[in-house]
Amino acid sequence: MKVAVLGAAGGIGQALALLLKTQLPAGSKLSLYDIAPVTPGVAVDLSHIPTAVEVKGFAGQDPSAALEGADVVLISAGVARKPGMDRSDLFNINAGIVRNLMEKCAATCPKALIGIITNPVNTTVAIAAEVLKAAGVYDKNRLFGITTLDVIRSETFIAEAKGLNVADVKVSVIGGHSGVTILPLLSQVEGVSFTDEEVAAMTTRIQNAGTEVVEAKAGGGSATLSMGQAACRFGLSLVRGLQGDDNVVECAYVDGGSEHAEFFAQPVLLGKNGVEKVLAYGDVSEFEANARDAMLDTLKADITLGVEFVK
Ligand SMILES: NC(=O)C1=CN([C@@H]2O[C@H](COP(=O)(O)OP(=O)(O)OC[C@H]3O[C@@H](n4cnc5c(N)ncnc54)[C@H](O)[C@@H]3O)[C@@H](O)[C@H]2O)C=CC1
Ligand SMILES: O=C([O-])CC(=O)C(=O)O
Repeated sequence: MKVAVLGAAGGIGQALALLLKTQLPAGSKLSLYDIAPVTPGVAVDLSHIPTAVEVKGFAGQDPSAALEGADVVLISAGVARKPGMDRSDLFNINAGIVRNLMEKCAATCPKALIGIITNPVNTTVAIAAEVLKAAGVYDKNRLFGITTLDVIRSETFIAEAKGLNVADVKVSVIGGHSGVTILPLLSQVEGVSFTDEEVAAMTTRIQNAGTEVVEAKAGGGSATLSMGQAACRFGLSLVRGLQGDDNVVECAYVDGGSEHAEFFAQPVLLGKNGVEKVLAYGDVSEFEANARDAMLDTLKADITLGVEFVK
């Protein structure tokens, strides 16, 4: 199994690469690419960790060598937020970065499963899809916006608030990955109940958690370590699916035939071809139904922006 990380010298990329080096199955290959010249050094550094995962690093303008034979590509290349910015403020720079990298993926590893971390995810995934379509290699089951950070934040905050063992908390987060498009389905969390006030406060906290980190880092970037963990969890799930493991389910932002929008985050069953099945997200409360319906204009506009950028 070969996993490529694009943006591997960055805050997320390095954390993710470390976790993958220690957690990928024995015999895997880890391929690190970034425009930053330090990237081969990051690979040398990681290669001294005694695990049966071979690491190679590539720098420069062309990611093709890093992508050759990749089964999974995780993309965190791009700029991150500073206080006062919205994720959509990253579009001007990151849209072009994702488009260029996706052109290389389409040419070099068109069958790879591709996970997009680069913000604004609601839009960059649409860009990625359009590039793959233009190249004639689009398979909707192989493209994912990684929304796992919203899931692990939800697990953490709910366990803290309700005094639960965090390992026992399971929660789906649907919609997209910014502001009101992030919708945790708190009504489905087993073994707990929330008052209406608690639901409103917890939903807002989860939606604003990225901003919480951006403000706490005070100009030093956005979430990197928790995102490294989230991307590792998602990447390992993609690998487990490819290996034929059963019941590998993660929420992800996919082109899954949703009645709500062209791309929508919801639980998906992962398998040898990426998305094996898009799962229904189940019954929702009135609060959640209203929040879901209210996000759709924003989400659809984010998607349209990406489609039009490529066309
Ligand atoms: N999906 C999610 O839940 C989350 C997404 N993000 C997003 O992830 C992205 C990366 O964040 P960080 O790692 O904190 O930023 P960072 O600035 O620490 O790292 C970004 C890396 O991308 C590299 N890069 C820039 N252009 C490139 C190109 N054309 N090809 C290859 N590499 C390139 C840079 O050299 C740098 O090493 C941001 O867009 C951020 O908003 C951040 C947190 C959560
Ligand atoms: O908020 C940001 O800019 C980074 C991000 O997507 C998150 O932490 O969820």
